[in-house]
Amino acid sequence: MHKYLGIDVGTTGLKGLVVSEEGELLDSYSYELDMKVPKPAWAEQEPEDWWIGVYEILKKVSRTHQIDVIGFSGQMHSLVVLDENNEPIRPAILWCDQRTTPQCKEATEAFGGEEKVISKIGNPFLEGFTFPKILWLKENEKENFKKIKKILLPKDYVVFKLTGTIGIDYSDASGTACFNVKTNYWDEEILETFGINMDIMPELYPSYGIRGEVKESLQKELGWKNTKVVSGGADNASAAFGIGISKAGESMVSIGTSGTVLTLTDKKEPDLSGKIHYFNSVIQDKYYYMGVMLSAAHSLNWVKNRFFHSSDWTEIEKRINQSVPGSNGIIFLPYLNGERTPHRDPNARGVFFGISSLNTENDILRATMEGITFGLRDSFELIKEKTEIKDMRIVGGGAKNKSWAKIVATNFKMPVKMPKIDEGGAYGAAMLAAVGDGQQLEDVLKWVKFKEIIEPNYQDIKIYDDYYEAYKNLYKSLKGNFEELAKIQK
Ligand SMILES: Nc1ncnc2c1ncn2[C@@H]1O[C@H](COP(=O)(O)OP(=O)(O)O)[C@@H](O)[C@H]1O
Ligand SMILES: O=C(CO)[C@@H](O)[C@H](O)COP(=O)(O)O
Repeated sequence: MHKYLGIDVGTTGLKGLVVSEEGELLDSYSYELDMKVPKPAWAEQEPEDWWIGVYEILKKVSRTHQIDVIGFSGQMHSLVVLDENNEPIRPAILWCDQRTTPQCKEATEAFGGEEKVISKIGNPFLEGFTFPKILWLKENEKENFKKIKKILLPKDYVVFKLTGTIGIDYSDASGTACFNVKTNYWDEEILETFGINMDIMPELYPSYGIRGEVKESLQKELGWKNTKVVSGGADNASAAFGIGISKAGESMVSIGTSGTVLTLTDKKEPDLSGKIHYFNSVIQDKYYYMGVMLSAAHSLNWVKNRFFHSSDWTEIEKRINQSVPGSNGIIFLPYLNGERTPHRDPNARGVFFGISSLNTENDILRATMEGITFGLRDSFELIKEKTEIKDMRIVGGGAKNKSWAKIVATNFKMPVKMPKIDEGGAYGAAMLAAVGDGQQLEDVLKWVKFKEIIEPNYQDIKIYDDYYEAYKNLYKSLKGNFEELAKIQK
């Protein structure tokens, strides 16, 4: 029996899954990672730490399993810079790092405005994306910039350490903000306009294309034979593939630390308003629209840890059911660390609005979940304007709470399906490995099964519609106040 290893190179940790050639989950491994915050709003990690963690996982896996193909999924957008000896020049600058606001502004202006940028690269220049980080290095770390021979994304660095080959797959390339969505190649004009040498961009590969064998010395050490590696994909694209999303209209809502809503599409048509992202999927000629909330389950954790630290998740679910839809008048804005979709506002902050002396702590808790759901609904509504949403699959830690999944289904006014295996990008990465091993894409997609379908609560639709309108209006009213607060805090 062939076995596959799917590894997700996440921000808070690594996850490794050993999967049989029929898709059965055989074993699971994890490794925690630290994130450095050298200055407020900065976020960095040492590429070597990802490699140390992956190496640890490989050693543990090898005690029980011979692996035939390894696949990767990885945090998107984070920049790794290599020198002429293929050594990292400095720590990686991560997707959640916000230092590049001036570079994004300058680049958008120099390039003739946001619409032109979006029509080429599918997205605006956003703080989190890779290209503005290269520009930041050019302006702020001139010596480091001069040393750059290649740039990579996190999972690609690990693939390099494993195989010695340098490259990137299309799904991660499309998140760099210098990849042209029309030509499916690096955008020469953008690179040239900003004086970035095309040679530093890695070669492009399909996500399930074999990139090479694990280095001989390492295979020997692990006791493996003929272990191959595929390029892998961006974490969101891999996670979607891992729950069987392969046709236009199939969609995912993920309630993890951050929150995402994405829908697969055949359209070569980015969102020119720049509110939702447009990236290549791990499947050739398929793309996806995606909205990203920065603090989804993170907001709930904040409330739980500060005010309900003695409650476990079962009690949290009980408590929200002791309140009512609409949380007896409380609205929560889940913008603890600013927001990406739909506002693109780093100054936005969390708000509990409408508290009266009749409210209980359970109303606060329910309002938190409802506010996060409204944030996801913002992305859902924007995607619906671009394309048809045919089905919805729900994943992430928050989806373990069925009452919350019901609130999501009611707000989206459609059933949400719970996959049997909900392991994020790592399972999708193992599926990519299986395709790289020669299995048919359609057969691998059949691995995905669902354990439950949650229907909307039709009687609550009207009340959620009303509160959702109030939620949207609240941000509009407070936008100026958030700016004022940010100025005072500076
Ligand atoms: N039963 C639950 N009910 C609500 N939220 C939960 C529950 N279990 C976990 N969570 C939330 O999900 C989060 C983890 O989400 P997950 O998708 O596993 O990870 P991450 O996005 O951090 O990689 C936890 O931090 C917690 O806030
Ligand atoms: O920036 C994005 C997508 O645009 C994030 O979704 C990162 O890709 C998240 O990485 P993890 O939190 O899963 O490590």
